[in-house]
Amino acid sequence: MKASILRSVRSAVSRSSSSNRLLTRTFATESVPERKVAVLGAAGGIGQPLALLMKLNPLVSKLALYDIAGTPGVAADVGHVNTRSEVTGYVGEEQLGKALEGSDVVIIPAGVPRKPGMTRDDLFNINAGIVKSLCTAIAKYCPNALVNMISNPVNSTVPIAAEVFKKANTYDEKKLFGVTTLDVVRAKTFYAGKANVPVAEVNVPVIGGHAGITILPLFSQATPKANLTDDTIVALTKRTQDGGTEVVEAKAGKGSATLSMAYAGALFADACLKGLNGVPDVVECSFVQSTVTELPFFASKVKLGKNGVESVLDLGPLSDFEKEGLEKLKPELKASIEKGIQFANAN
Ligand SMILES: NC(=O)C1=CN([C@@H]2O[C@H](COP(=O)(O)OP(=O)(O)OC[C@H]3O[C@@H](n4cnc5c(N)ncnc54)[C@H](O)[C@@H]3O)[C@@H](O)[C@H]2O)C=CC1
Ligand SMILES: O=C([O-])CC(=O)C(=O)O
Repeated sequence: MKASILRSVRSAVSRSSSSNRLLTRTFATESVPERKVAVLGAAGGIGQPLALLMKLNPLVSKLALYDIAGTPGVAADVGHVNTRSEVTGYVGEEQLGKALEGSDVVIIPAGVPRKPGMTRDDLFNINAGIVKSLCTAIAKYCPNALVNMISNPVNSTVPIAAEVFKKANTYDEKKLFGVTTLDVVRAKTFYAGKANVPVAEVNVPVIGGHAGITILPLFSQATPKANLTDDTIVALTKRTQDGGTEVVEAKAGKGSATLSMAYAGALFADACLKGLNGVPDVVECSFVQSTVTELPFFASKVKLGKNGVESVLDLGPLSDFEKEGLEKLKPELKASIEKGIQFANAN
């Protein structure tokens, strides 16, 4: 979003307490499009802070908060924040259609989180069904929305969503995203610490998938450049791959990453909204339908545009260590993708 538009949005937001009509008029004349964002699982550990962060985003005009319980309270709370979007809570399956109708972006953090000792794949049995039913409703009520899938195991839930949309004849590969932004956020934080560079300037692509060794940070492409030893790169890679587990263990049975995930989810949704609004050169890593490897879905840098994915970027040059990591991750990622596809077609 251009700085001038952002400034006028901010000033419009600050005037909004006195008149909502003024706000609407200001946006109409400044041509910041109306955008509806729905969060499914909005009363959860990720859902609540994500709802707040989306309420702070001036690109959002309507915020729909859906969950099986608890959303009236979350919506009443977040709705008092004096920013642009109108917030509505929806609770229970009979209100899901209304929550989804007219959505431009649907963010899905619905489902159970890990406890210590579990892998993300251990969540499959519960979360696969949740994602399937939510995506069936998306196909019915907002088939053109961009879908940001957070629910784990992302390596399987994204293929499940694709199959559900294919069956409903609404599948558009440009509009389905597995949210892997937290891997990038972690890689940036850990790299900045070791390289001793300002974290705000750091960029690190993370490719592959979103579980264990399928998460492959490309520190050879990290900027600003730093002269790190091979041992440091190996340790940084492992810490990024195990970042989720580090949080699960520290929370000791009280769930997995929620706050950093809400931040990452809000960053990715903001990038999607910017792309929809025609902001040029919006690039984020995401797990999408892909031909950059032989696998049907793969996370890599993606350029976002008015229709979602504008292009999936090449991986760029890989170090020998990264090439090895890429070959190692493929069998696991392939199996997780196939598990999702099989589930969607068998149930
Ligand atoms: N992609 C990523 O990088 C990350 C993904 N996750 C995943 O996000 C998911 C959610 O995590 P948390 O928010 O910590 O869990 P949580 O248990 O705190 O919240 C989940 C919410 O989903 C709701 N829910 C359950 N079934 C639903 C349905 N059918 N429709 C709508 N809502 C439903 C629950 O009521 C609950 O409010 C987990 O699967 C977790 O593994 C977590 C962190 C990072
Ligand atoms: O580790 C988990 O279960 C949650 C997650 O995906 C992450 O934090 O990256």
